[in-house]
Amino acid sequence: MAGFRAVDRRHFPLDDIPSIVRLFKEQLESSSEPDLALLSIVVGAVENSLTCNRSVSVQKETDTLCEHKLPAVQYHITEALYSKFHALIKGAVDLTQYSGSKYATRELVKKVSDVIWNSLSKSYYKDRAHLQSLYSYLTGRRLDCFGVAFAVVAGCQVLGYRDVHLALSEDHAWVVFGEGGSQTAEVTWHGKGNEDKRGQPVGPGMGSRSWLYVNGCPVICTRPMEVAALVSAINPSLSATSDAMEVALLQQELLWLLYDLGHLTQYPMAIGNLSDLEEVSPTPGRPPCSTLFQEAAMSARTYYKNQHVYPYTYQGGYFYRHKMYKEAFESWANAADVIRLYNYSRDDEEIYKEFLEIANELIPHIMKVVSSGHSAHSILKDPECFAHLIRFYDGICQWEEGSPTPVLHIGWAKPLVNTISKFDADVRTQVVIECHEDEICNNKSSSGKGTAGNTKYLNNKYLNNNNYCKMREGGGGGNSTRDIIRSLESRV
Ligand SMILES: CC1(C)CN=C(N2CCN(c3ncnc4sc(CC(F)F)cc34)CC2)S1
Repeated sequence: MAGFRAVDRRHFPLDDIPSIVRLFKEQLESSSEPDLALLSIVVGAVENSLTCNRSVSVQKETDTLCEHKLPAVQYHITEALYSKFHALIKGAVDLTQYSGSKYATRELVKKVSDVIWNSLSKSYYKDRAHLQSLYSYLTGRRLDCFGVAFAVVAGCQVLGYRDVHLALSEDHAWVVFGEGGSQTAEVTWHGKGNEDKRGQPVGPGMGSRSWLYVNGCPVICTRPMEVAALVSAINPSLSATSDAMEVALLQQELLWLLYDLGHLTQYPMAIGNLSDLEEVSPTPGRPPCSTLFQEAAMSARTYYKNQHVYPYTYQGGYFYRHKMYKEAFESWANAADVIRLYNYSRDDEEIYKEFLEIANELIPHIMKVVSSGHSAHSILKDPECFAHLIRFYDGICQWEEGSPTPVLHIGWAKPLVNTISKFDADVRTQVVIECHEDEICNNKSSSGKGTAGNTKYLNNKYLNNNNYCKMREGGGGGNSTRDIIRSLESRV
C-alpha cells in the first residue's frame, strides 16, 4: 500500500504503551496482512528515543504503569520514513523484470537483498544493539544480521509478494519463497569474517548437521510471526547493566498480545523472551514464567522435533537464578540431549559458548555453593542429580564425536572432574551406565565427516526407574562418557 491506511492515522500520536498495542492489535486482526514496515518503524522509533539518546528523562516516582508516557511517535515522522522505505524499494526494483508470477523468484529475492545490502553505511560495528529495526535502517543506514533479513522480507511485502517469509534458526535468519515456501535463500551474513552466501539456497542440508541450521527444523514465519520476530528483537538495554523499563514493558505487552492471538505457539524463542520479561516483572493474572519456559520447551518438542537448544537453556538459566539446582541440571541435560545429535562446526560458536558457560562457570559455582552445606538432602547425595550431570557431559561428548571441529579441551576436563568427584562413590554406583545403539546415532556416525573422536557412537539411553538411571556400557571409544567416568573412578 502506498501510504498509511486512514485507520492507521488515527492511532497517532503514539504516546503511551496502550496506543502502540492498539495499533499492533488492529494490524494483526485486520483483513489484510500486518504491515511489517509500519510496525518496525514505530517500535524502532520508541526504542531509539528511549535507549539511544543521552537525554534520558527521569521517570517521576509517582508514575504508575498506565501513566508511562513515551516520547510521542509523531504521524508525520512515521509517514515520512514509511514513504522513504516504499520509494527506496520500488525505485530500485523494476518489477517488469520479474515475470508476472505471483511467486517471488530467486533473482527477485537476491535483488531486494542487494538493495538493502548496498544501501547500508560502509563501516559500522555490526554487533551493536538497536540495529534491528527499519527505523535504524532508514535513519542510520545500519542493520544487524537479523535486521537485514527482516528488511528483505518487509521489502518483498512492499512489492506485493506474500510468499516471501522469514526463516529463523537459533542463531541465523534466511528466507523461504515460491509455491509452498519450497525455496530457500540466504539474504544476510552470519558471524564474523565469514563470506556471505546471499542468493544461495540454504545448504548444505542435512550433510553438515550444524546447529546453525537446526537440522532442517527452522521456525518458518507467517506474517504475524514476523511481527513476533520484530517484537522479540526489541532491545530494551540502555547499557550493559540497565534496561529502559518502558521499552521492556512495551515488548512484554506486545508479546502477550501475540501470545493471546496464538502467534507464539510455534515460536519457542519468543515464548522464552516473554518468560524472561515475566520473571523480572510478572504480569498479574498471567501464567508464571516457569510455566512459560515449559511451554517453550513443549513447542520445540511438538513442532521442531526437539532439535532446538535454547528452550532448555532459557529454562536452566531460570532454575539456576532461583537456586533450583536439580531442576537446572535436568534442563541442561535436556539441552545436551539436543546438541548430541549435531556435529560441531565452525558456525556454531554461539551455542559452544553457551555450553562452555554452563559447564565451566554455572555448574562449578553450584558445586561450590552446595559443598559448603552438609544437609542430608544435598544434591551431592542425589543419584538423579549425578545422572543429569552425566547426561549433560555425555551429550557434549557425543556432540564432539564425528565433528569436524573438536569441542572438549583440558579447560573442560578440570571442572568436569571436579564436579563428578564431589559425588560419593555410593551415590555414583546408584547410576547404572547403559549405552545402546539406535538409528539416530547410527546416522550421525555414518554421515559424520569429522575427525575428532571419529568412532562408532552408541547412544546413551536413560531408563529412569527404581530411582536410578541406567547407562549400559557399549562399544565406541573417543570421548564417550564411559571412558571419562572410568578414568575418574581410578582417581577418586
Ligand atoms: C537462553 C538464551 C541465552 C537467552 N536468550 C536467548 N536468545 C536467543 C536468540 N533470541 C531470539 N529471539 C527470538 N527470535 C530469534 S531469531 C534468532 C536468530 C537470528 F539470527 F535471527 C534469535 C532469536 C533471543 C534471545 S537464548
